[in-house]
Amino acid sequence: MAHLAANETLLLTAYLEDPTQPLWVIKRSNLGGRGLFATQSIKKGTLIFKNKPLVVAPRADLAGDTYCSVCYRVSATCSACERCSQITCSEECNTSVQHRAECNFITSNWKPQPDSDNYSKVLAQMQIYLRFLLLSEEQKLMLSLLQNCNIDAKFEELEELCAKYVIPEEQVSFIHFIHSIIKINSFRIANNPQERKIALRGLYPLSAFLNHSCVPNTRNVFHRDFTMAVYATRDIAAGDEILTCYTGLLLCTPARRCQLYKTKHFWCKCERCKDNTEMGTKLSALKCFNKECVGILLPMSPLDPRGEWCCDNCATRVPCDKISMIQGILGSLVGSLDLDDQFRLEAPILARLANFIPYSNHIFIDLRLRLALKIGFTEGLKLNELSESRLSLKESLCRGTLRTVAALGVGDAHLRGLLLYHLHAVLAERARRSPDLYEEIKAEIESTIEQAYHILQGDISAPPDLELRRRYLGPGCDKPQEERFFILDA
Ligand SMILES: C[S@@+](CC[C@H](N)C(=O)[O-])C[C@H]1O[C@@H](n2cnc3c(N)ncnc32)[C@H](O)[C@@H]1O
Repeated sequence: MAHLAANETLLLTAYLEDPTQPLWVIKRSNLGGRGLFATQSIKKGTLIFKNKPLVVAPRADLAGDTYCSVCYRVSATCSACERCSQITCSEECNTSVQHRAECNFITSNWKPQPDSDNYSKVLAQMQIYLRFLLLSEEQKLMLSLLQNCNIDAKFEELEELCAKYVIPEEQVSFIHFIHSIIKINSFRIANNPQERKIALRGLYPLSAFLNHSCVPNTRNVFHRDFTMAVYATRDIAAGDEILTCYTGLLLCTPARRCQLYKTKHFWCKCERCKDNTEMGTKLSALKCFNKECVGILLPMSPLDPRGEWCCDNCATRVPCDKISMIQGILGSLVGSLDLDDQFRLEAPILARLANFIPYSNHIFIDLRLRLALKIGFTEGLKLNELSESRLSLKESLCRGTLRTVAALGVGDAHLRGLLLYHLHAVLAERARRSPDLYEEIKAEIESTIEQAYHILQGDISAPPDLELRRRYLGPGCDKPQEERFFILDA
């Protein structure tokens, strides 16, 4: 591992599941700081590395929900610990080693301010910092290897903590330092929508060296024990940088770049960001302001956030402040949609959106993706209860979004796996309803579940019946046709 001293390397390898013969090396990157590079060619689907977390904890911004600080379940049995006020859901969680350590730390280090109350909420917000404070000196050394940044903005959660407790000065500065480490280096851990658990963040020592690309060549898989595995989503040549994506893959370029600048403090200049059509997907496109024109507006120099936009049909140029104004209106229109209620997306709002944006725009792509994943997967409206037309709608939404993902060139990304799983579910349901159709669509039923399985397997957020579906409806199953569909009735 270049650019790290031998003792630093040792610190890092302690977190790797298999440190022998790594497929990567840490080197200086042209993108910024250090990055991971392939030491040999890596085939699509290969596990590049798997690392254990240094710290896992609930996301501070979700502290409004009442969840257990030990098992992360959102539950009606949650209550505040009598000693420290942290929330736990059961006797078992309250007497766990983890809670005891945190409870002892709080009660012996943080003195409640007089006349304060409601300590639980602020403790929930600060739980991730508490876990960093509890690290050993050797573990804290690990943190000094990671990139941090100067954050000038007010750190409200820390101010709230100091309003409730008297916190030792050295701990306040450590929390400030950790704030920037988390901001730059931590990963959101996917959670399973079926389990009522709070979303988590994790700091992973090797993953923290992964730089970003809007067309990444890896996907992350988070296992139940919170280890994070990084797989190649496409073939990676020896010497190429191994890259992850810090933002949503389907966001348009201005939104991704702004988000990266705000959260990670850099302006991305990757190939996708440079291409105003975003590999032909036109995710940023707005409708031309000239009502008579059928053209679309795209940025003329996408790397310049203050640059003009131009219509691809009538060549009208629009200054960026007008574009920002329209994007603001779009943002508030989308904000007023009830995205959880898929069949009641208010028609007038959608019609207003359609005045400003073509169907290729990322807002419509996102709405279509949400619908594709929800139809047939909500309580009271399962796949077998859907009308034919809803089933067809789900199929076309899945296929359309898969085409966008393919055009972006992101290979076997997590999102592709999810969409293939849902496409498989539609096709299998169709074959169950019309057994005569099975032979005709069998090959696609088998290949979609097989690919989905390889992409999603092992991930906490993977559909619970993924493996069973693959066993019964994937390639190589020797069960008769009627039995294969048994799984859909389960
Ligand atoms: C998680 S760290 C990645 C490792 C980091 N380069 C290092 O040396 O430790 C994230 C930081 O790396 C830099 N970075 C990552 N991807 C980048 C990119 N595509 N362009 C510019 N800087 C990038 C940014 O400073 C970002 O805040």
